[in-house]
Order: sequence, then structure tokens, then C-alpha cells
Amino acid sequence: MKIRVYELAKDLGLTSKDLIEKLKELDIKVGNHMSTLDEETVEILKELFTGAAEGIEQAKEAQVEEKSEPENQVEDKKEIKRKEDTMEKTDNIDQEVENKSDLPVIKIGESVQVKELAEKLGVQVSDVITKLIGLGVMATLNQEIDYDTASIIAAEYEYAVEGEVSDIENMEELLEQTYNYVDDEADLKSRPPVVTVMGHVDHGKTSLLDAIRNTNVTNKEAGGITQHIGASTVKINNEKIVFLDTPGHEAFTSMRARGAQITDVAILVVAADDGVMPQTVEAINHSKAAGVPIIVAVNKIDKPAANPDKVKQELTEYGLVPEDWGGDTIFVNVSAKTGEGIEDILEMILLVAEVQELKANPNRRAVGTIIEAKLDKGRGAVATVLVQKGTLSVGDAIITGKTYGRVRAMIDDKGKKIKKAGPSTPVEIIGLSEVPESGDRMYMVEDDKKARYLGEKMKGKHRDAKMKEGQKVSLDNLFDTIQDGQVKELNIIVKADVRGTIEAIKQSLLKLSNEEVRVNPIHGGVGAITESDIMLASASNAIVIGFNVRPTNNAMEIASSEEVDVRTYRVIYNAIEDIKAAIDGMLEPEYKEVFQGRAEVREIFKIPGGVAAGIYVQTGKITRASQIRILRDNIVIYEGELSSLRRFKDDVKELAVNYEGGLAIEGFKDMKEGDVVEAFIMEEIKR
Ligand SMILES: Nc1nc2c(ncn2[C@@H]2O[C@H](COP(=O)(O)OP(=O)(O)OP(=O)(O)O)[C@@H](O)[C@H]2O)c(=O)[nH]1
Repeated sequence: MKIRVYELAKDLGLTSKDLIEKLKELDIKVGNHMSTLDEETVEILKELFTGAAEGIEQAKEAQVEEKSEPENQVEDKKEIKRKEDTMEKTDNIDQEVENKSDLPVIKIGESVQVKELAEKLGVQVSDVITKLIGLGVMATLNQEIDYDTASIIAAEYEYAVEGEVSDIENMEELLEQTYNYVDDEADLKSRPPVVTVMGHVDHGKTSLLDAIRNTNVTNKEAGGITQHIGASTVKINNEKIVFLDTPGHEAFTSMRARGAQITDVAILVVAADDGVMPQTVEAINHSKAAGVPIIVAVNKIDKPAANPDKVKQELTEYGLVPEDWGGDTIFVNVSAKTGEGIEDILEMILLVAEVQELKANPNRRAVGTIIEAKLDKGRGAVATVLVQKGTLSVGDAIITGKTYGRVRAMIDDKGKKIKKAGPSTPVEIIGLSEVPESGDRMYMVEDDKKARYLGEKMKGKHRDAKMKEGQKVSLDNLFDTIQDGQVKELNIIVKADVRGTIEAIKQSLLKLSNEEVRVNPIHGGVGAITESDIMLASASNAIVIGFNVRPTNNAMEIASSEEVDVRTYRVIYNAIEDIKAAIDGMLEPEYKEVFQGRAEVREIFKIPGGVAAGIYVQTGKITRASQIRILRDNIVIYEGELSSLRRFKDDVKELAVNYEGGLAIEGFKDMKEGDVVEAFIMEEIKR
């Protein structure tokens, strides 16, 4: 078990400061009094210090002997000095132990406000301020003083100080250690498995989930209406199984990118009439990377073209070998349409879960993970949390991500209000101050005050983290991150208007790899850059490049919040040159593109020498100085400049969002209703 510096210091009868000093001497690196030490180090330290105590006894004995035997003065002077030093230290330790053991204790964090400290000590603020002045610290009542200064002041009032969770740098770790502590084996009870369904598009993930829920219809609470809360619980043979609604790979990419692991079993759906497809392979890789066992559901076996053996054969190549062929992967033939095999698959899930011996302690503070969250007009922040340990109850104070609150109400997947939710229960909660993100850890804490305190600290941490840019790879910081040793692989997602381009660019990209960085095209596809491209890029720290395609509005928003670098080009050569230059550290683009807005073409007019478009500005703005590109079904069909921008009959400098107006484009006559006009400017990059 890990132990904090201040706790060990207390055990050893030292002050945290002294222990930290000693650890430094021993070359053991610790940040501060809240840092943790592993078991082995603690053992060594205890031995060292108690060893020192024994040394004293021996030294004392030796001295007695010395006195009685004056002839024994040949002893090495250094040795005597060492023993004396040790004795002095241990005397101090004894003194400390004595002092520590009757002083009352106050708890403070990394720092404390002067007035808060006075409150804790039960003295006048002015007294504390006077004492601080005595120490040469000029502080007003609202100012924060650090832990060490507070300890000195507290000592003057005969109080000892203990640290409490507040270390911003290690907030997540501290929360994990404090609230997600390991339970005693004896307290653990079996818990239901949590399952995700994965597979290629249209292979029947949604249909299978629906079929599973329907078999369970008899077990539904009377009158209960299935609520879509992001997960559902079904019962078979009196045992529960929890299914996450989120398509498996989303659960894996977005949640795993944030370190959350919530799935116990993955169901891989493969359509028997289609076989293994790209997303099937992606799903296998995700599950394997997460170490989650896979059960294969060979779906659509009702179809005449179904060929389950072909699926088995194909999956063998990916290491999924059926039991009847000598492997250890469970395959179940199912039809989401007829319901065949549905019960079998549920039984198989229970079997796999049984082998895993899934257990949790229901009698402790709850810990869980956010599965879904949204802002509801009437109810405020609403989040579905999967309780993983302990029991969450209405009224509990919780913290999750950078938000916190008190559970005001809980609703289960049957739409029923509940008061308590134990391990492996998905439950919708209201009462959070803000909307958390899926994948955020949720902890039940002591009380509202603690929740607010920790929540505010987490907010601060998120702000700090945002400011410390640079973890995400972009072409601009690529060279530096390679130099820092942070990046060894440059993951790239390629989207293009035609398939041929993707292959061409992939081949050229692969050739850019050198000794320091391997260029790795992880995904390619035809069509606009979508939300899922951005999520994949975010999860795998990739950059996204597009050829003649643009991001959708949603993708643009997410790219900005997830800080994913998205670059669009019209010529392959330019992209390759950019990436090559970025790897070589020479990328010094003088300009960058800044998105301004988008408008929809609603009407086309003939004007002398060309056409004009009646437009409606949907996002941002369009200015007379904007450069323009025309998108048709998210494909770029023209780039150029405006020749006029009007509102009614007047020339205007700018058209803002939600305004109608008209425009004409220099040298372009092929505009059509429904086209999208995207406005941007090229801005000089300041270095
Ligand atoms: N005949 C037959 N059709 C099925 C079966 N399962 C699903 N389908 C059909 O296959 C199509 C795709 O099913 P979905 O459940 O939407 O597939 P999905 O994998 O969830 O698709 P995405 O959510 O788009 O990734 C639908 O038209 C279903 O009706 C089955 O067992 N038999």
C-alpha cells in the first residue's frame, strides 16, 4: 500500500519538512508532503530510521563502555562522531514524537487563507497576521500562505498540521488514491458484467441491442418505459447484464483516450452475409488493446446468403479461433430479426463474466464513470453514471471531471426513480453544477463543502492544463515534440473526395518516415471530415488532412475543443511538402487560414457578366475581404474571391450570422442553390 510523505513522517515522528530533506539526501525524489511513497521505499525508510534508533542504543552502550574503559580511546574519531550525530538525530526524533503525540491537529491543504487558518486555530485573525509579520511575512486576511508557514504559525499555538488532498498537479491521482481505494478481498461481492457491442456499420449492432432488450420485456418493471440513458440492464436466469448503448468503438476511443476502462466483455457483431469488414478489424484491435474478452455474434443468420463458416474462417486470421476449431473464442449464431440465438449469447456473456470473477464492494463510497451527459432545459446538467464500486445514494456529494454537486435525483434505465445504485448500475443523475464529459471519473466525497472545494481545484487544473499547450501533435509543434522525444509516430487521418487520392497520399506519406519519426496513416476515407474522424484523431493523437473536402460544422467545433490539427489541401504535393517540412523542423508557414463563416445559397440571379447568389449566413460572418470557397455536399468545387457583397441594394463590408444578402464571385458562374459559401482569411502567423 502506498503511503503519503506526511503520514510516514508522522509514523517516524518527524516533520514532513525534515523527512523531505532526508529523502532528498537519500536521492528519493518527492514533490511535497502529499507525495506518495511505495511500499518498498517505506520499508527501507522505516528500517533506516528504526535502525538509526537501534544505533543510538548501541552508541549509548559504547559510550558507557568507553567511560569505564579509558584505554579504549583508539577508536576511530570519525566513528564516534557518527554515533554522536545519530544520537542527536534520534534524540530529536524522540522529542518530536513526544511533541506530536499530545498536540491537537488541524488539516490544511497545499496553502491556506490567513483567515481560514485563524478560524481553524480558533484565534483572532489579527493575532495570526501579527505572528506572520514576526516571521517576515506580510499577508492580509484573504491572502494564502503556504503549508510550511502555516505549520510554523500553528506550532506557535501548539497545533500540529496535517496535509489534506489539494495538490493540484496530482489531482486525478490524489482523487483516485483517496476515494478509489482498494477494498479488502473479504468485502467484495459479485457484480454484473458491463458489455459493449461493436462491429461494422449495418452489421446489426443496434438491432442486436434492441432484440436483447426485447427478450427481456417480461422482466421490465410494470408500467416502466425504457429510458434512453446510455445503458440498460437486462436479466437472464436471474442474473443481470449491463449493456452500454454507445457503439463500442466510441466507448473505446473517447473513453479510453481519457483513461477510463469500463467494459468487461465486448460483443463483436459480424453480419453472416457480409463477413469481416474494416470496422470489424478496428473493433478487434480496440478490444485487444483494452484487454477485453470478445464474444463473436455472427448476425443475420436468417438471411439466405448467410455463411457463418466464412466469418469464422476470416476471423481466424485475426486470432479469433472458435472453440470447435481448437481455439478459445466463443462464437454464437444469432438473428436480431428473428430472435434466434439471443438467449444463447446472453448465457455466454454470463459464462465469460463468471470466469472473470467480477467483484466489487457495495458498502463503501461510490466510484463510477460518466457514460453520457447533456444539458437539459428543465433539469440542468444530466449525466448517466455507471456505478462501479460502492453505492451511490440520493443526497450524496460527488465530484466528476471539473464539475461537482449533490445527487438530487436518480433515474434508472426503466425510467424509475431510485434512491440507491450499487456496483454495475447505470443511473441517470441530476444535481451537478455543470455537464461533465463521458469518461470522467465520478467520486462520492465526504460532503458538499469537500465536493465544492475539490471541484473548484479541478476546474483550476483544467484551466492550467489548457494553458499548457503542446501535448496534442500539430504540424506547427511537430518538430519540437520530436525533439522532446514525445512523438515517435506521426499518426495521420486522410480524408479525400476520391479513393484514388487516399492511396496515393498514403504511399507518399509512408516514404516520409525517418529515424526519428514514423509516419503512420491510421485511417483513410472518402467524404467530409466528420466528428468521428476528429474523435479518432483526438484519441490517437493524430492530425487530419483533407483533400478537396472540408470538415462538417460539428467536426470543426469538436476539432477546436479537442485541439486537433486539421489541414486541408487541394494539391497532394503541398500536403507532402508541409509534413516533410514539419518533420524536418522547417515548417514556417507565414500565413494560416482562419475560418470566418458559412452561408447557404438560397437563390441564383443572373447579373451582367455572371451570376449572383442570394445567401443566408448560418455561422460566423462573411466580409468583403474574405476569401471564398464553394462547397457542394462538403466537397470543395471552387476557391476564389468575392466581386461583390450586398445587403438589399447596398454594398456592405460584412454580413453577420442570421442575415440574408447577396454575393458574386470573381470568375465563377456555376453556383447552385444549396451550395455552401465558406469564408476565410489568411492571417499572418506571429512567431
Ligand atoms: N435479415 C436480418 N436483418 C438484420 C438483422 N440484424 C440487423 N438487420 C438489418 O440490418 C440493417 C442494419 O442494422 P442496424 O442494427 O442498424 O446496424 P448497426 O450495426 O447498428 O448500424 P450502424 O448503427 O449504422 O453502425 C437494418 O436494416 C436491420 O434491419 C438480422 O439478424 N437479420
